[in-house]
Amino acid sequence: MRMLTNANQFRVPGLLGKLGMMTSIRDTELLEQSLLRTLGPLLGVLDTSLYRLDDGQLLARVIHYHRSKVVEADGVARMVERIEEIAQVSDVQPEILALMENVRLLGKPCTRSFAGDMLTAYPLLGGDEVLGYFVFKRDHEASPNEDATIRGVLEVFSNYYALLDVSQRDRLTGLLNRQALENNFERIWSAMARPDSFHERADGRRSQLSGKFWLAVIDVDHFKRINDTFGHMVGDEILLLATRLMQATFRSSDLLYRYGGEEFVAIISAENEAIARNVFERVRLAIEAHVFPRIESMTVSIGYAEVDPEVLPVEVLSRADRSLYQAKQDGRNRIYDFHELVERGTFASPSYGETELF
Ligand SMILES: Nc1nc2c(ncn2[C@@H]2O[C@H](COP(=O)(O)OP(=O)(O)OP(=O)(O)O)[C@@H](O)[C@H]2O)c(=O)[nH]1
Repeated sequence: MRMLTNANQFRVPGLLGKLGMMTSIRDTELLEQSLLRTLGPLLGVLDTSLYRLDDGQLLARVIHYHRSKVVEADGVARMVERIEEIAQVSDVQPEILALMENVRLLGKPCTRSFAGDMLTAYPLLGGDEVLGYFVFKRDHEASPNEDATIRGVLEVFSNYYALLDVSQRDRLTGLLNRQALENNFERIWSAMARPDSFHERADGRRSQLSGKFWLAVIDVDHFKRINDTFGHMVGDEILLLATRLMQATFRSSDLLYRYGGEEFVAIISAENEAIARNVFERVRLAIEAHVFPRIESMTVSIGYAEVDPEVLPVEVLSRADRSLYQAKQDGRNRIYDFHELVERGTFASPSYGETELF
């Protein structure tokens, strides 16, 4: 009994340190990984998982954290850890799905036996909503002390996650903002080198996608005139409508950011240039065909470039932006691909200096 008290006293500064580290992170996905890194060792378990739901309460992402002991050549044993993000959420075992469903229905943690162990799931709460589940496997249930610790850490995580999420979103449209794009460039680029990490929802589930990626800058034409003629409130409403039209046209796996005032950045997956053009053309047409309140019609210009994971993100962005500028110069309401403009001789071929690795 005495030993337990001492162990708990010893653990408090460790836990505070881990919470401090967790809340120093500025990226929502790294924060999710950090939660597993915090709770796994704290509970003394080797496997912990996080199941994230999207806005539609569908399973969107699964992250597994695994620790194991490795004896190295010098005979010294070390703990190594591995974080794995699963794109194929359709592979989640039915027992785990059933456990999470019980947690959702009861609004509290649940435990069940699973493959000779106890499987415990805690809800991640955002207000009254379940945002996901923290799951761990062990041969016994959580003690009252551990239960209080897990609940406390999950509460800190959820509150901090909500704060981060707000700072990465544009208030008018709810889209991710420029800061989020810039913060996430490196992670997006490395994910692109692993095509299985981007997935598409079909029948409520997500499946693997492969292929190339394209970055587009989409800019409303003559938006200043709209503001000047009808005022900023109408301008805001038009931007919101244009956002909803774009969201409805893109797939859920495509990424859409509000980059600046009337400027948006989209990153999409497409097998080839013709398919990418087709996607952007659909966006242009959807906006051109829409009857907007007051202004009636509006158009957008689009410049895009292929994402090459070996080319700096800022360079890809600049290629798309230069192509957009050219589309504006040539009369607006049109789409230009950077390579098309290079082939046409409008732009010089990219030099080797631009293709450095980051
Ligand atoms: N209503 C509203 N206007 C905004 C917002 N952000 C930027 N703007 C306005 O968007 C306008 C953009 O003007 P410009 O950059 O000259 O571009 P444009 O008039 O669209 O012309 P082109 O891009 O050349 O077709 C400016 O008047 C900004 O004040 C916003 O959040 N709401």
